Amino acid sequence: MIPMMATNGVLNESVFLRACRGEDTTHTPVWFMRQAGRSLPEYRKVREGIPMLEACRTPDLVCEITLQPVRRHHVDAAVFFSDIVVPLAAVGVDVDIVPGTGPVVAEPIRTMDQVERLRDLTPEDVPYITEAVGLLRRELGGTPLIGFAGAPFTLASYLVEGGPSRTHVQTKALMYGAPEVWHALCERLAAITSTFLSVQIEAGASAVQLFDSWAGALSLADYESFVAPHSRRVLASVADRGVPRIHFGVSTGHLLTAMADAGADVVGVDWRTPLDTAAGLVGGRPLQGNLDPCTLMAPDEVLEREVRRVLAEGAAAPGHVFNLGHGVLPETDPDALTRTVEHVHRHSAR
Ligand SMILES: Cc1c2[nH]c(c1CCC(=O)O)Cc1[nH]c(c(CCC(=O)O)c1C)Cc1[nH]c(c(CCC(=O)O)c1C)Cc1[nH]c(c(C)c1CCC(=O)O)C2
Repeated sequence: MIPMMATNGVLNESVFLRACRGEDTTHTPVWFMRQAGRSLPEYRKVREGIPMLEACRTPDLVCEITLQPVRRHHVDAAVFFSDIVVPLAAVGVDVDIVPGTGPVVAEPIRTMDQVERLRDLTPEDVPYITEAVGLLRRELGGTPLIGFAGAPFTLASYLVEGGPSRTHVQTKALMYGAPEVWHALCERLAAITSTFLSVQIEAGASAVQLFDSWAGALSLADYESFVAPHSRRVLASVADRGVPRIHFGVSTGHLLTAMADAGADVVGVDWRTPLDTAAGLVGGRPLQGNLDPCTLMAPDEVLEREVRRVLAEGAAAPGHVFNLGHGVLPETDPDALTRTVEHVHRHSAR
């Protein structure tokens, strides 16, 4: 009992959680979206011959892969190794993650009949998540674990399109052409997502990130009417759990105020919007971001200069969690990530 409480105290005072609450920190915390994954040779080695979704259902493997970037780069937070489609597969959607492509859904969902067959997620559907988070909580000590889920729009885009899409044309066609089907689908997805986040928090996640990666494809008006109510439901469902809620999307410069208003504690920003501009749009909330992932391919002096620029712009917010503007690209040299952590820690030391 006492060691557990001591650990919780240490965790609660971690630089990552302090920054998420907008409190002073000794340095700016840093982690990377997709820090666990293909940029690491030790990841490719343990994943060899194991399909992605099977890996996500194997707690020992999830634990090892989640820990790899923490050991190697000394990041200030771990992000749970899983995928946004894991809860969909858990409720029986025929979905696979195809290497080099992404999630592929066998039967795209476009009718009310299909929506009504999408059942709710219960914690009993994902015992491997509870087990993996529990293992990680013991291994991570004072390092916070970030749980996550896909937001209703981003999940719906895979379900409606049947796979990744550049234009989201089928998704928008459903939204405009059959709004009652669209809203019914998003309501079910919001319920699934809320349960998926709750399971991770219950098992010991210290923060959660809601990924609405593709929301930037929408106008502000469409985001407000077709998407925000559903994301708001998800974020509200975990509001009283005492963990910061990070809300992130790509190309969302025009949506940052709406995404903050949907119920975020911290707003994730991609590299297109400078953090000092973003700070003025999110109602005094802490920010996360936003180094262009391609900067990791640049010479070290350019990388260091860009890190300093992002830190300077991030100082405009009451709290700053350093991250990339989107996930680590698979071709990234892992040493560039380690150097980025060093640059962030050195240049933000107070
Ligand atoms: C849109 C989205 C997906 N998955 C996710 C999102 C939202 C974040 C974002 O915007 O990138 C979320 C995700 N997926 C994965 C994580 C793990 C945690 C992390 O390190 O950030 C997270 C947070 C592992 C993964 N998810 C996936 C991999 C690659 C699987 C492999 O190793 O083959 C990993 C490590 C597969 C995946 N899954 C998805 C895509 C587009 C892909 C890439 C397909 C490919 O290019 O091969 C859907």
